[in-house]
Amino acid sequence: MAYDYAIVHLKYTIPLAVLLTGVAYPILNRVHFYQILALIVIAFTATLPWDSHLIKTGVWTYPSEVVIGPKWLGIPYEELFFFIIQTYITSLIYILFNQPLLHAQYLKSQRNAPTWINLTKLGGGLILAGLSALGGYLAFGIAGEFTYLGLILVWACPFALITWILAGKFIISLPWMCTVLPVLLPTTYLWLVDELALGRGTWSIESGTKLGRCLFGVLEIEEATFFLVTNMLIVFGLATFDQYLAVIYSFPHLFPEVPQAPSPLMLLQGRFKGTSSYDMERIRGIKEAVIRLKAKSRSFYFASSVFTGRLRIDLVLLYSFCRMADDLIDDATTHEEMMTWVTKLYRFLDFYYDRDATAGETTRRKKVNQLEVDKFIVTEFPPSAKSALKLLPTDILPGHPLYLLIDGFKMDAQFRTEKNTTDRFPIKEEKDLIQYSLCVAGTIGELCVSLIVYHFGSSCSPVALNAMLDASRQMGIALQYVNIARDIQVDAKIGRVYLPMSWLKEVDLTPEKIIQDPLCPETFMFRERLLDEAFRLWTYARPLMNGLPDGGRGPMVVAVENYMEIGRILRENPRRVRTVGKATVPVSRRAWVTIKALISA
Ligand SMILES: CC(C)=CCC/C(C)=C/CC/C(C)=C/CC/C(C)=C/[C@@H]1[C@@H](COP(=O)(O)OP(=O)(O)O)[C@]1(C)CC/C=C(\C)CC/C=C(\C)CCC=C(C)C
Repeated sequence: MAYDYAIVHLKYTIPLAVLLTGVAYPILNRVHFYQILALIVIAFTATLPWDSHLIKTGVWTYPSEVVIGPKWLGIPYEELFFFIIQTYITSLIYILFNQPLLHAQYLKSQRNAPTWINLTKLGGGLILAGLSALGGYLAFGIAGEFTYLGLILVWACPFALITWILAGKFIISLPWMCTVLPVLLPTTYLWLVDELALGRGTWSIESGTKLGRCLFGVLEIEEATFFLVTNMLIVFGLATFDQYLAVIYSFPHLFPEVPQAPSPLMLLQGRFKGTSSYDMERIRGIKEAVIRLKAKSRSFYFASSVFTGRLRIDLVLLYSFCRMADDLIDDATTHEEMMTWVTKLYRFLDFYYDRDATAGETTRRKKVNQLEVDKFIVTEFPPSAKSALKLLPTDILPGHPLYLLIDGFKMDAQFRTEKNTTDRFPIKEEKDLIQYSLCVAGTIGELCVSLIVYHFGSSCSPVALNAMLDASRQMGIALQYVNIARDIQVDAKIGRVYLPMSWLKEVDLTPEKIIQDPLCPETFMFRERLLDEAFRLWTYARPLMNGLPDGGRGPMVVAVENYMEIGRILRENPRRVRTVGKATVPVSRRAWVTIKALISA
């Protein structure tokens, strides 16, 4: 009895697993847990008989002076533990690299896959089939020194082929960072560990069954191949899960209700939905929404990566709609053009909601003629707006905040009215600033909470919900104040002054003077004032976020905290002015804010 193999675990595998657990902990959720568990069970069950056969036939031995002693089917406990810890380590690396991706974008139907993907899948399939056959021939035909290499190939390649058939196109479509690196990183690490372990004789391959060649040092070709193919199997397995999860999350017409953690039965259903039933227009729209989010907001793009499931998709689609609508107004050159978009946006909402403007109530229409809506979108909006309008989840979102949002954009349009008219600056008093911020941002808070509660909060009481909705509006206002504080100079350049005229009057200023000299000392004083108010609102609303349902709470805190961090940075650098193209919050600081937010929530 000895501890050499156990020491390999204590020195190399367990510390890495602990480190990765610490790093991944803030983003791990129930679905990840089931995914890893399922992979471990599959990997363990698949490796057990194979490894036992290797030991029984004398291909592989563990000198008794390096293991503690207890065995199962001839396999030392240390080796059994290795199956588990390798799967765990590689799974965590895969999850860390894949969390920033919205997998829905990479779904392919039989018809829409580009030729190169079809060809790569076919080529990969043929290679794996060929390697399986070659493995059989080497192990049982030629045998001798080819035995071990053959046994590795004939065992691993058929499993790899199955996952390739199931998810090959999806795997090929994913960025290489998310597939190749999670294979290569743990493989290289295990090669180095093996080099050290073999050098010390922890396990050995019998001389008559191996090629006797080393990749480097004393690392046998067979061992190197073993780690490479097993890590490939783990990554392919996880990607197959992710593909079916993406099907479940992406298509409400196939899966109207999705629990926080889809059951194995649902995953199977995801497998058996033919790709011809995929709504590829929706996938293209989701892709466009992600591109828009990535291009326009670093804070929300970063935050979106910690959301999961269908909530993540709905939030990205909501962002896309808001951004597209805001851009239509901002990019218009005249007041008339701005008002045309405002009117069209109201008309778009009227297809889905019935607004009683006098009573301030909005109800969802029972019947929507989707053909009519589609025709309206195509004829009245530019092609770039189409998917954002079509995919807005109006069946879940309340109508009132959406109309209020457009009311806010209407206030923005006022900045473009004729010069010298009294209406040109709509923010006259502080109450106008509050109303404007409520419209363009308080509404976003309300819409976000509505989505979270719809997806994860069936048990939320009406009283708790009302308190959260009120807090969400206040939090939205806080974020808008940070936005205005950051952009005083940028906004002035386009003729917009959101600082209340009553504030300006206190120091003998006018909006025109701010536009002429946006860097005057007073603007920095007003910035402080806006930020003080933003943090006062934040102090009230932030504790109420703790009442948000699991699954939505942590990620939403990340979104809010990442935005408020802009305010903290401005407070630390009172004279800092936004430079176009430069992030206000550095990536490392965002990462730290994210970790703190996830742990605190
Ligand atoms: C994670 C994710 C994808 C979230 C999406 C959130 C979302 C739908 C944002 C919409 C943003 C948008 C384009 C709105 C149009 C009006 C506007 C410009 C509002 C300003 C946002 C800043 O956007 P911008 O793209 O300009 O940002 P950059 O600085 O350029 O990066 C606003 C400042 C409003 C943002 C307000 C919110 C996200 C609401 C916050 C409140 C909550 C999340 C609710 C918290 C819950 C409780 C219970 C308190």
